[in-house]
Amino acid sequence: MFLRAWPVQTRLGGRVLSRSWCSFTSPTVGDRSQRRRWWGWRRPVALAARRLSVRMEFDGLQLEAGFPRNEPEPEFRHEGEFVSTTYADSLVKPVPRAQMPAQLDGTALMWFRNDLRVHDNEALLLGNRGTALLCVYVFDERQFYAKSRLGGYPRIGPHRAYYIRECVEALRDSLRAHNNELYIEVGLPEEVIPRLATRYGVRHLVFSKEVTCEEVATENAVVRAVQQATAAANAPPVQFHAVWTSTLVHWEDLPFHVPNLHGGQAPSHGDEAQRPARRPLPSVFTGFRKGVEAAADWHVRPPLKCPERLTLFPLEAIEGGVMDWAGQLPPEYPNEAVREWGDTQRKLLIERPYPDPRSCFDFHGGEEQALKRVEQWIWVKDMLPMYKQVRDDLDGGDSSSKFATFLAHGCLSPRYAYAEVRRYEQQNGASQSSYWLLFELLWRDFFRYTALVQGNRLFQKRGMQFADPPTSSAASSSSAVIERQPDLTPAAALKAWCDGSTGIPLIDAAMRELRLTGYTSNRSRQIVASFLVKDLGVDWRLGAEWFEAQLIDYDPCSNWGNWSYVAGVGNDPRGAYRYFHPLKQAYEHDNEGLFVKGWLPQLLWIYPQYLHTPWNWDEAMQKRVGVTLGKDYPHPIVRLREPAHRPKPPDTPYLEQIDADIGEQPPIDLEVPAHWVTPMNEHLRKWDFKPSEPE
Ligand SMILES: Cc1cc2nc3c(=O)[nH]c(=O)nc-3n(C[C@H](O)[C@H](O)[C@H](O)COP(=O)(O)OP(=O)(O)OC[C@H]3O[C@@H](n4cnc5c(N)ncnc54)[C@H](O)[C@@H]3O)c2cc1C
Repeated sequence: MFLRAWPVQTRLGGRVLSRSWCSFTSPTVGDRSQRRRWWGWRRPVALAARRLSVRMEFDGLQLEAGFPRNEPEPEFRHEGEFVSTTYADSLVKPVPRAQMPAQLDGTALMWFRNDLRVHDNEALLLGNRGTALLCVYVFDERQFYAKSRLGGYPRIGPHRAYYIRECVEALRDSLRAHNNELYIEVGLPEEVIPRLATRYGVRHLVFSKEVTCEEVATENAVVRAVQQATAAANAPPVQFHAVWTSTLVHWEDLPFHVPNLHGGQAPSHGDEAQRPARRPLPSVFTGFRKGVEAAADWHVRPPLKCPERLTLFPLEAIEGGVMDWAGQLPPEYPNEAVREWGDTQRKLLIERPYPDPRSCFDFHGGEEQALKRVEQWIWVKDMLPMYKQVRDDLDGGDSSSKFATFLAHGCLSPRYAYAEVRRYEQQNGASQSSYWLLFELLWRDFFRYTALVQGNRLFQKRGMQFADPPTSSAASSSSAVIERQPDLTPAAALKAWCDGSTGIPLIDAAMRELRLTGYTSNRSRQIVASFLVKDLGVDWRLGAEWFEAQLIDYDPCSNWGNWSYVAGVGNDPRGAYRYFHPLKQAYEHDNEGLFVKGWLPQLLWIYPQYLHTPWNWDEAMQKRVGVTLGKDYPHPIVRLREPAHRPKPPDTPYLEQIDADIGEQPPIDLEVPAHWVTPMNEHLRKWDFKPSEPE
């Protein structure tokens, strides 16, 4: 049994009467169900904690009490008015389908956010019921210029920035093909939208509902600003409609009760009274999946079609010439161009990232690309039958669907993907493998609904479990680290991890892939995240922030949900005990070292059986293969224990072949290869990289 201190507040009618630090946890089980708290002990322990820091151990019991070791838990991700918002604070809640008005009286403004598509977009269809439809997208300056709170990384790195630009461009094309237009502006949504609403006499504002704090805060700011602007202009009030467009299973069809969603709202179909009572949302995925699949009335709604012609764009806007720059995207800067900031400093310039030829996939944003990918991957390449077997590969354009990049920005509707999988199964038969894609899409839903329920705990260090993640001084008990560089600080460890220079080849290869392409496979993400948290003991939120900057498919719910899961503070029943041994993973997934050598070409001649363990490269070997540790490749920052089992290394002839090759050729040029030094890289190096000391 283990008694740990953490903040406890005694409240009466909203007033905090006392603050103290206490609780009980069992250290041997990360499982929340086995965790116990005895609040009755609060007072005596609080008294003790106020006076002294205690740590006692008797009869197998450990008792620890004291003031918190670190800075107080930062509660929120944003300063100023954006603090403390959660889904519960939403000024506008999603409308059940049955209650959506059949007709909207007057002009509707459709504010596009992470729903950049015309297919299966219920918000767009609702907006289309207005007498005129004005479609708007705002490049939110707050996101594009901001830095992350802990690490100071750009919130949107170059890969995602460019990808979003492509998505918006494609949306504009789709809308034009449907007789409409997209009004695009760079600024703050709460400034742009009220201005447009008053100028065009907008009566209805329609948007897709988001669930996380910043997104909800932005929504609320827009709603308030529109109300104020219309009141100031003596215009009729605007009606607000939030529509649920992002998940596979619509919230109305969930067999679970989600606070703030189901409270008192009528279902869109069937009779609520005849439904089995909704259970609370399970805290683990298996419960969620089984519940959803078993629910008698569970179904995924068929995707909605966009009419060929959308309601006309307000004519007076075109005639008056006010919208002469509608559809203008932020300037694109090809990487060959010399950037001249000058007067345009405040303007959003989006740099086209260097297309690294090693990228597993040619990522391009937009609805058309998304639909093409579904068609190609499911139907042309016929990948569904083998998806389950190959989805854990570290590399490969088709080993996984790559739908996430489209889903994250709403270029693809999950219901459309689902319908295509079902159609495939009807024609070719269902299999475990085809089902697995739906299984994975349910993970995405699970993280979204969990984020909605958990609120800002998603972003907090101790997460939803309110548990202590490992620290550098007390790294995870399952860690394979047997030796650390003596002067390794958490900040240095973090920097090496971000740069892909930890000296652990598999970690470095994955981190370089991420940085150069904006993507890395699910398995790589799990391995590098586990390494950062469980082996280096760095605050997991810094890793999540780095991923947020880098990932093209960044989605707050999936990213922070997965990170807290790997860190053992999320909704993983194995909690702190889930661990990805980097060497074991390397032997299992890259035994021949092809993935590593692709991203670390200077290691080309290292024999596969030594590749993953640089501490075994003696001087003779380094000389032979032309790699000097500390010069051509960094010294490993940690040394790892070998896993119990190691698969057979590649056959000897392969090694003999390498020997023969080296004999014939001069050692390769170990300068950083030319394609590594790209304008994008230089740009990344200019980032104000000042990670704060996490511990
Ligand atoms: C530390 C970490 C951070 C992550 N951050 C993100 C993120 O910001 N955005 C994101 O979409 N995914 C994230 N994932 C989940 C997963 O890695 C990606 O969804 C997946 O790699 C995307 O590639 P794909 O579309 O080819 O996946 P596929 O294997 O083809 O999966 C199909 C779809 O299922 C969903 N999915 C699959 N696995 C997961 C998962 N673990 N969690 C949630 N949804 C899943 C995705 O929507 C994906 O497109 C993260 C995973 C980890 C371990």
